Amino acid sequence: MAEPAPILQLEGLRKRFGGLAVTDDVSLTVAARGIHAVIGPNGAGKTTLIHQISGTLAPDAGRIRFAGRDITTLPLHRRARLGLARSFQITAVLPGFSALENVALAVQSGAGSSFRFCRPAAAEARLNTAALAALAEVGLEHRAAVAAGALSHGEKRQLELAIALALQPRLLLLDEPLAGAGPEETERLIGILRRLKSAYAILLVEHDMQAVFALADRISVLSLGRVIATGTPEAIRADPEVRAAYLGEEE
Ligand SMILES: Nc1ncnc2c1ncn2[C@@H]1O[C@H](COP(=O)(O)OP(=O)(O)OP(=O)(O)O)[C@@H](O)[C@H]1O
Repeated sequence: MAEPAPILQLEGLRKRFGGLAVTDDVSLTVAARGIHAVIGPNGAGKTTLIHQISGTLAPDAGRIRFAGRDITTLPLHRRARLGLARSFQITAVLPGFSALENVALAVQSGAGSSFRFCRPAAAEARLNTAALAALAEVGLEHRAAVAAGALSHGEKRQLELAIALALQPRLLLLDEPLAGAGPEETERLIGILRRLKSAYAILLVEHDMQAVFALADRISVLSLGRVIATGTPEAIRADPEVRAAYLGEEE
């Protein structure tokens, strides 16, 4: 069977801040399913790269193709509408609203005007059904009625994922989804990401190397703004340049 077309292709992306090349000729191909992790030492340029993909930062040079079209100059909201979702953007969940209401608001914003012709009660039922489905995808449906502010840290991260999923993304950009999670929460979040990766394409920036190597189908290593290696976890673990630039630090 032929491989499905990649969902994201970066070609020669460059971004300088003053004299510093923070993204230096980055080319990457992200498959339509599974987790592609981007790792690298602090300051390697990972977050700057995510900002360029999501549309918060304009690259100085290079192209970004998403779902078969060139989105290099497209503003953030148009990229989101095409199915590019990032979860770290939505850390500001509304604490006084229930988990369900938070996700329903995201469903509504993503649906644009598609609810306009429904009667209010029917529209609300449809919103809630879609929101509950997104909560179920991250194992949080039993907490639907709980105020977002009363959720644990790990549950809030699950809620952020549900909000991103409510937009029916074709690619999820996750910037450190495990940050601040305790060991049990980390295990739970890893289980959720493992389930999600069979249905979605996920670009993951994460410092927890155990999680990255347990989850990723492919890993790209950034060092000083350049991709020094891309491959399977096994290939990356064995790569001498990667070990020297990064993994060696931990040994
Ligand atoms: N707006 C900016 N202006 C100037 N320099 C910046 C700006 N944003 C980032 N940098 C610099 O670019 C480099 C890369 O930063 P970036 O946050 O992308 O790295 P990172 O790999 O995500 O790091 P970390 O793992 O610590 O989050 C750093 O040296 C940083 O100081």
